[in-house]
Amino acid sequence: MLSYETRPAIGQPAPPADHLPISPPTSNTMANGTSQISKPETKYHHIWLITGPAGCGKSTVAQSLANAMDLPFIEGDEFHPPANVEKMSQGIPLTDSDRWDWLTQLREEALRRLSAGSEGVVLTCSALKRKYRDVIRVAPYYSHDVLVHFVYLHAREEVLIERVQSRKGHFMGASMVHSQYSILEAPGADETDVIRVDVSGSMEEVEREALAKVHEALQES
Ligand SMILES: Nc1ncnc2c1ncn2[C@@H]1O[C@H](COP(=O)(O)OP(=O)(O)OP(=O)(O)O)[C@@H](O)[C@H]1O
Ligand SMILES: O=C(O)[C@H](O)[C@@H](O)[C@H](O)[C@H](O)CO
Repeated sequence: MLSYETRPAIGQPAPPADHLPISPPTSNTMANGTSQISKPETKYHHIWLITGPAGCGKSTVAQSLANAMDLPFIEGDEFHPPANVEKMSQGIPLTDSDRWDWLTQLREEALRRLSAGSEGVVLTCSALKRKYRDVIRVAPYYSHDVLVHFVYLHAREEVLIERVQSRKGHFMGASMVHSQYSILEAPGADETDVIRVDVSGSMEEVEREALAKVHEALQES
């Protein structure tokens, strides 16, 4: 299990200055009388967003990461309004306007969990386009000690079609996988908050790789 340092809850009444989640820069007086700004110490709360097209394994990987890190898991699909679920059940792809409020709600729910005291949260969200990811990237504007990470799960379309075909009891049919690929904007090299995981292998391999990469990102933050 990965461990986090103990951090103050975000969104709480202002703590004493020496407990600020992000310490202000400190000024040291040098021997020659000039002052030097030292690098502020940063302590973060993390939003881990598990992304990718239908059937890439978001729920499976998110649950496994949440268990391994002992963090709450938010299933993004549970935040779709009934009209969206109805559309997808009928094989009708969502539009941008169907998704805006849903994306904002996911960001708010993640921040709510963090402000309630959680040190991180694992969230599923297809986040197929860059502008959708940007909605989540706004989170640190509201809570400065939050770091957003995307775990982008990718594989060939045929692999995901096959997986969705053999999945039972889910509103998302295999016919929808193609529509998701047709609008997918795979994260670009300049999206430096993205961890990429190839999900073509077995569940065990994928879960191991995802956890190792998340651990690495935690060490670097
Ligand atoms: N690496 C894997 N190898 C084989 N099967 C997998 C793998 N990962 C997930 N699956 C299976 O593929 C199906 C899709 O996985 P899952 O439901 O986690 O994907 P999802 O991205 O959450 O899908 P959706 O976006 O439609 O909700 C499930 O039946 C799951 O058990
Ligand atoms: O943006 C979207 O079109 C939706 O979020 C879909 O990705 C589905 O919710 C998901 O694939 C089913 O679980």
